[in-house]
Amino acid sequence: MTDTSAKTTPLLQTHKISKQFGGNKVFNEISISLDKGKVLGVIGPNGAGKTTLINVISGQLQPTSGEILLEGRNVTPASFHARSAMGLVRTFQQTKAFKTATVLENLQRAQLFSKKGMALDAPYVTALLDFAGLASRMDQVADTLPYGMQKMLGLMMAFVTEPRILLLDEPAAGLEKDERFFIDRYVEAAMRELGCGVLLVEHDMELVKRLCPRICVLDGGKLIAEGTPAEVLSRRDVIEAYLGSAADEEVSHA
Ligand SMILES: Nc1ncnc2c1ncn2[C@@H]1O[C@H](COP(=O)(O)OP(=O)(O)OP(=O)(O)O)[C@@H](O)[C@H]1O
Repeated sequence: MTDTSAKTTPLLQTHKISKQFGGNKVFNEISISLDKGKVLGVIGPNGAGKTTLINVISGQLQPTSGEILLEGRNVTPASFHARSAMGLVRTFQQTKAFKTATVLENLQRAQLFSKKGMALDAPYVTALLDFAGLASRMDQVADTLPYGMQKMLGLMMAFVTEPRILLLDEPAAGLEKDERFFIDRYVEAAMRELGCGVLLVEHDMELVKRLCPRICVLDGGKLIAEGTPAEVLSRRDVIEAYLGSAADEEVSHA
């Protein structure tokens, strides 16, 4: 009989992960699952624990309890760098580019973390920079780029590592409305060209609805809802979770 388990094992799973700082329980027993070629949205009011969840999944923080599984393998003991080398790669709300290095040098340095560790070839670099609208900025020092371009550079630095799982922490934050469509193209390219699964933490509900067939809602340290955007964003408890937060407007109009 053919073994079909490999086809059904999710790319990424968290199994009842909790995180607590001293007496402050940020989240409790969160179990989520992400498949290859899919985007899972994670939303929730400010302070709900979304960034901490990414920190724990990426290995920057250890969970207080629970497990993180990559294609069924328990990677909880693995360091941030070990998980990056396995293709579990995150981006940051505030870009972490090497500030005094040029755009090209940043891409080259990011590539050092890739599974292959091979030099980027010139046509590939050109294609990547064209894609991100950074072609004319190749030799510009990262710190002198406009904010939106710095964020795009951060996203491209993750892309060149050829991740299997991308953890995107508020990629649209601080971008102008028209710049935000770059995130759509970026996520689609990551799925199409790299076969990634994408976990998207985001407050921009229009972007979430465009990209995510499924979303989870974190509130008060718990996963309070999971389903399609239409199912989840119409729920009273989700709307109430946002009341009084900056994102209230966005959800109530979703
Ligand atoms: N290193 C830390 N030590 C203590 N508490 C922390 C630490 N990191 C995060 N927290 C707390 O965890 C809670 C969740 O913060 P987190 O940044 O994960 O929320 P968030 O949902 O990403 O918020 P936002 O949408 O505003 O970015 C906050 O109360 C925060 O103060």
